[in-house]
Amino acid sequence: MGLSCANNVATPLLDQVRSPDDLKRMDQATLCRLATELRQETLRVVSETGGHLGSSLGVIELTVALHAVFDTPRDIVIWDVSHQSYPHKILTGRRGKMKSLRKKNGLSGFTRRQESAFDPFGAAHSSTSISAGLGFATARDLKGEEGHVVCVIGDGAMSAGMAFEAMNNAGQSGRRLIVILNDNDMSISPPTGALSDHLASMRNDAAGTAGNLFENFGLHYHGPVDGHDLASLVPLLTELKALETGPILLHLVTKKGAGYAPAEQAADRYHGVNPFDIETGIQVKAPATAPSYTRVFAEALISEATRDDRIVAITAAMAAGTGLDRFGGVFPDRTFDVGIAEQHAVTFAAGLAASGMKPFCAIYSTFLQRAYDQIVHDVALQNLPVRFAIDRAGLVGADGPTHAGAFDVLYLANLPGFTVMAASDEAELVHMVATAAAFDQGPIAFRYPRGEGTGAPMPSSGVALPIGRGRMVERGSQVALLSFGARLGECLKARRLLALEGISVSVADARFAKPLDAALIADLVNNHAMLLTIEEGATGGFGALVLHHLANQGMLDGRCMVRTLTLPDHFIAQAGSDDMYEEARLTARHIAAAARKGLGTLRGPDIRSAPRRAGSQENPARLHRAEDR
Ligand SMILES: Cc1ncc(C[n+]2csc(CCOP(=O)(O)OP(=O)(O)O)c2C)c(N)n1
Ligand SMILES: CC(=O)[C@@H](O)[C@H](O)COP(=O)(O)O
Ligand SMILES: [Mg+2]
Repeated sequence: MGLSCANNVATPLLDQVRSPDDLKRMDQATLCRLATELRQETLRVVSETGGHLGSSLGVIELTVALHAVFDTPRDIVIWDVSHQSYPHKILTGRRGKMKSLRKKNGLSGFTRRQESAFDPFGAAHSSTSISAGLGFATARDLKGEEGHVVCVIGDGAMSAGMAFEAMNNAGQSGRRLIVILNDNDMSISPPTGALSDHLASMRNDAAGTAGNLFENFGLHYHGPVDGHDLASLVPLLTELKALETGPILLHLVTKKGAGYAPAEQAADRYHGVNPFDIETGIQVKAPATAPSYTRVFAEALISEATRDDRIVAITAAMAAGTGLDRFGGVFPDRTFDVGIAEQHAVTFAAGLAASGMKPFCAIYSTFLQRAYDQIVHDVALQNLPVRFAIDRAGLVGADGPTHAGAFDVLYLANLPGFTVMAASDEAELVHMVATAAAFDQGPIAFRYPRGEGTGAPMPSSGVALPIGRGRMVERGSQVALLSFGARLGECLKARRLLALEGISVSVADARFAKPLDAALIADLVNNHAMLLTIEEGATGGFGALVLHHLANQGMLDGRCMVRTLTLPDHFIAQAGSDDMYEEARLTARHIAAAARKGLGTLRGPDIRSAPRRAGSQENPARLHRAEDR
């Protein structure tokens, strides 16, 4: 398999492409030159912006061929995950904006319906393309319309249950639908599982004697075909487009990172990169000032697993992202990469727990959403001690709203029997790993953010925390800040800001959203004029639980004003994570402003000089209703 267009002399053909229609006027040699330029342009852009490079480089020829053959946007092309859609963006009128890729107010790193008519379906979580494509095809047929629907799905994404559910449906539907399997024999890490083995046997089986899963699903199989051979790809797609048969599966074999040696040679094929030097491939990265939460988690888990051989770890195709590659290096037999299969990962963990093992399911908050019924039905209902290590809690930056970890506290803490923790720094995370390892009475989760820790002094080993107990971090007398998770540092900064104005602030670290620390909360409401909860999660989470608790205890009686600071009720667009937290109004400045505003709404004598006593009865009429933030 070689790049058929690699040796052409580059000329500024791309400058002439205003829309994919321009490709339809190009002959084969010109399309080849265009592909070469597109690869260079993709490389140039991502070397400056960073992003998902390897997957985009692997579909350069396919992107050119699709836009040359199909009549987009009237024909529908859906990119699965869509982390490989950069060349598609360049050819569909967004070339001039590519330098804003993944930045604030810039182009998304994924397809987005709001961004372009050429993005008929948004994605970022994997394995949705065939389902969505079948929806488009069905609507087309019901409306009596013409047109083609093409779904491009990777071999990694193909491993998910959802892709199989969709093929099961599509195969029987008989509808015209073209599924292009972009098989580069890579997920983020090397792919795992029997499907991957099956694809390998199909790739290596020139005689076509290997069984064919796709045919058995009712899809007409074509392939395997070299996905970089543009000269063959264009006529082949033209031929498939003309077929009146039902669903088709075209099996392309490609190389992740194709045409850029540093990417082709790297273990991760430059799946996701920082800005880099094109000559050397060396990525620019600011030196770390503290270990990442992910690494701290992995090392803490290794330490626990060294002492307890019942501990096992599960990842759904995110071994490097969750740190389980590190764990797997030490405990290969106790590490399970189940592929992009979050639902299965959770129920698999439930089975392990039911057999007396101690499974740690390490899944990003956003991807755990996929497995909600499994969490409810297979874990919570049976009260099984599955440990959920929830990475990427809160806002994550350049990947934007599709990857924000906003909802896990809501959807876990409402489940009977669940224990839910959040780490305020990396040292706390070590203790939470120890807590989860020690806790065998039911499901338990701990969440922690993307990126570096705070530089907190690290314990030599984790100590199990008392369940449902928070901690007072700084004692004050007027305003209480009750933080759940990694905004604790911002709360402490807010305390310093308010101190400059003579406002005395307590700061507490809740540690647990469930069970709540009733004694700590009582202390805070009884001894302060105002209580503010702060969390890196959506409304309905920790703050709502505190309000619920106070209401049920008869403590929401106006003696202490209570306000909740959460993510706002809208999806926050991509930006640097600091900027996203600015927009969410969850920085020290915003926390201080909320405290100030709350205090300002309290009537009567200067409350700053009147710290409240435990159990004191003050007139609720002292309080105005504060308007929403
Ligand atoms: C539900 C879900 N789980 C995990 C991920 C993280 N993820 C993004 S891309 C990817 C690998 C995809 O592999 P493949 O489909 O083969 O595409 P390639 O990168 O090889 O082009 C994974 C695991 C995701 N986006 N969605
Ligand atoms: C496309 C995708 O879902 C992953 O590649 C994701 O972007 C990884 O995110 P992290 O960089 O936070 O691991
Ligand atoms: Mg792949």
